[in-house]
Amino acid sequence: MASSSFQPFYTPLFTPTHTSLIPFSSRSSSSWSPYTIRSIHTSISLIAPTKKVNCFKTKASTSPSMATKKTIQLFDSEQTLSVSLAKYTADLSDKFAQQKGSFTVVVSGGSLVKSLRKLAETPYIESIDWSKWHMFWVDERVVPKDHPDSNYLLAFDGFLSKVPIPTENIHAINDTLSAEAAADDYEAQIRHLVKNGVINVSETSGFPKFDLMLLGMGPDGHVASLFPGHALLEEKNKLVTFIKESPKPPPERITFTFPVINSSANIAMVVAGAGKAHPVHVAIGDGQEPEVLPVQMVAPEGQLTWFLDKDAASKL
Ligand SMILES: O=C(O)[C@H](O)[C@@H](O)[C@H](O)[C@H](O)COP(=O)(O)O
Repeated sequence: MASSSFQPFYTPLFTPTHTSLIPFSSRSSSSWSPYTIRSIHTSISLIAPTKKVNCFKTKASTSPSMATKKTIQLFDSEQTLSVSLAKYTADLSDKFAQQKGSFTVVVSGGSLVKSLRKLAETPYIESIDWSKWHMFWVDERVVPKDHPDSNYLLAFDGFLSKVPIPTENIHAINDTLSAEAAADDYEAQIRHLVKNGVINVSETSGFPKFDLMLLGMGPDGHVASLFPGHALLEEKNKLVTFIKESPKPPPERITFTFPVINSSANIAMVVAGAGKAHPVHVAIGDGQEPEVLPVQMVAPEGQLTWFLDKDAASKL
């Protein structure tokens, strides 16, 4: 791969004592061009036991695993990021559809949904077995489904209306209920699908184990509707909970909890734009914050893959 403008990002990311760097061009995929994806593929088998991670473990022991496999992919633009995200998602779809006959996908709101657009194009629109997909939301605003703030509406307009996922496999919140009741109802929906064998269960945590979570991150380091310093970060029993005073409007939301998020088989953290550079620096570089950011608590049992554009990675 020709050297690219990303070269300066490589070395500061991690020290060679706990990382191995694999040039992206060594990946065997005929559809991935080293020119469109000028990035590195960094794998670490264990998060470095830095002070930050120790602090996280003592402050919030909601992570079931210190053995998260972490991959960081850097892209020269959100456009090339979205191409790679589609291939990553399609590969997982094939794997889980074959292995377990279903593919359980959880999405956030925000700009993530736009980054899924390539899945609705050739070759994936034809090649993915959409009948196996089951869609969920990691968080939802407590508004009617046709409200402009609805994450369901966002996903419908940007993705679901363009792909043939069976309607009965789209698991949205009940928008006629209060925040409390909607959270309980969504938890019951999930438990039902665990019973039916659609959603796996983690042998480690006993919580539902979704096949893939596609998550965005806010400029303050929040994920789902789990905000910095909020008591919900400590929730250890519920699958789904609610917040009535979200610092990001609208105030009333329901959200998956960390035990569920961190029981996932795969999490993609999809982050683009300079406004996210600081929390990215804190989460995967050597940036500092007095408090542990929610994004630093994302540590799934399985694989964590960061998809970053160059602006989001600009402080690494
Ligand atoms: O409903 C929400 O508000 C989201 O699920 C939230 O967690 C979102 O993913 C981040 O705030 C990132 O949003 P942006 O990518 O738009 O900044």
